[in-house]
Amino acid sequence: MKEQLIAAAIEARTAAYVPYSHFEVGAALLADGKIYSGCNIENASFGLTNCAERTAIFKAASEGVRRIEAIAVVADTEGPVSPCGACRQVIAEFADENTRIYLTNLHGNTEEWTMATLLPGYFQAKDMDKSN
Ligand SMILES: O=c1ccn([C@H]2C[C@H](O)[C@@H](CO)O2)c(=O)[nH]1
Ligand SMILES: [Zn+2]
Repeated sequence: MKEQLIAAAIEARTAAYVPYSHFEVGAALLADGKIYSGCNIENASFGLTNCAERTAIFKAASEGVRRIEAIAVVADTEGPVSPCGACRQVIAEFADENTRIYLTNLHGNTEEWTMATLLPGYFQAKDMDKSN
């Protein structure tokens, strides 16, 4: 499944809309037995850019997915791609401690992460409690 997810991320990356950065990213996740993939989509108003990870996650969430089993992210980087902070937080929303996070590149340098290492102390629902 790991290789299948990475292959799906590489395929999704080919649709990246990146006229400004020319930095193509692909992501694919496994949830509820299905693969959802996405690419980064830039905008002339740069801040409106959507990263590949969030494209894939929002596609999945909009179809009812609430837990990600595994997610792969790929870019043409020297080492494994490093997701931005916003995506790390968005992954956290639908991940748990068993979610496998594969960060890789086109050369096959793959690292396996978990949420605990990807974004320690990420904001979560319980942080909204007033009694802690
Ligand atoms: O993990 C990442 C990091 C960056 N980007 C995109 C955003 C923008 O289109 C381009 C350069 O930041 O890469 C992603 O899609 N995912
Ligand atoms: Zn991002």
